[in-house]
Amino acid sequence: MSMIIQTEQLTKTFQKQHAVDHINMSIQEGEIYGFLGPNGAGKTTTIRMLLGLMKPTSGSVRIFDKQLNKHKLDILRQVGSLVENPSYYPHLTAYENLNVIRQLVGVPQKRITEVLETVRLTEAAHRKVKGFSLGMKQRLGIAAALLHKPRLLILDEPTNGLDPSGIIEIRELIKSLPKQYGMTVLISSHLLSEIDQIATAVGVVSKGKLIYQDRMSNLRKLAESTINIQCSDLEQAAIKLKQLELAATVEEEYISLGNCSNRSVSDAVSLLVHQGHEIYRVEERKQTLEQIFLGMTDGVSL
Ligand SMILES: Nc1ncnc2c1ncn2[C@@H]1O[C@H](COP(=O)(O)OP(=O)(O)OP(=O)(O)O)[C@@H](O)[C@H]1O
Repeated sequence: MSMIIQTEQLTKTFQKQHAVDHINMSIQEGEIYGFLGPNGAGKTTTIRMLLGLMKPTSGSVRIFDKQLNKHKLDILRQVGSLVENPSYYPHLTAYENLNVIRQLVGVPQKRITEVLETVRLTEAAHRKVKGFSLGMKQRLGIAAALLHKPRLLILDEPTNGLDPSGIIEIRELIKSLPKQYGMTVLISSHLLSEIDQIATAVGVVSKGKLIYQDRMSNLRKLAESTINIQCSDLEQAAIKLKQLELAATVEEEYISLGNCSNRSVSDAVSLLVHQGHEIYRVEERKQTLEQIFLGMTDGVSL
């Protein structure tokens, strides 16, 4: 699978402050890459550099395996983006607004109908944009970004300010793009739950630094699990479990066993039963993604 975005030591400094600090970002083809970080972490600044809207202080950007500063037009012709709230002609319809952009990017008129369908705005096509909800305006923004069939779509906080149903609509739309059109998507957000539901890969940025980057499936594997056993006479039970060389700690109402195999759980339960303890509950608790990220970002919640 080929690399769609690769940055090397990408840095942007404003008045001696590193807004983006030596970031090495890698995004593979077909991924939905969630670019996650608290407000002010450096997401928008990074995205502006990826789109050639801002010059890096140092470092470089490669997109489609080409150097951005040398092949800017060629690259950007294959990139669609939605950065900040898009502006429209309010007194024109959705169709008419897209027609203006279509003429600029030079694609046939039938693309308007296609993209309106993709973002589920077909029925609202001939309504004036001034009556659109924020969610409909965001979808129209995505439709505009899709007109020229980009290989890469970059969306900066596309669900900001939307109500729950607007968020679900945008989420489902974005999820469908790699499958339907083979597109790669970069989406930024300060909401972990959003990235968790949408992304196949993730990069976490905090204070300008990329502190974690991997596939979502690997991130989930980081979640440590513990087995909690509620039984009679906890103190005695914990002493007996030491025979099995399991790290057992006594909490208020249960014994907690660190990451252990199915075999160890089965041995522990059977030992306790044979020693006359009553078992009330055996539960697995996993660290949540929230807890993993709090650990990564020095307690700054996402
Ligand atoms: N043009 C600028 N001049 C000076 N400082 C800037 C400029 N643009 C951004 N910054 C600073 O750079 C840091 C990163 O900002 P950036 O907008 O990239 O963060 P973000 O992660 O996108 O946050 P948000 O979600 O709030 O937009 C912030 O401290 C911000 O104040």
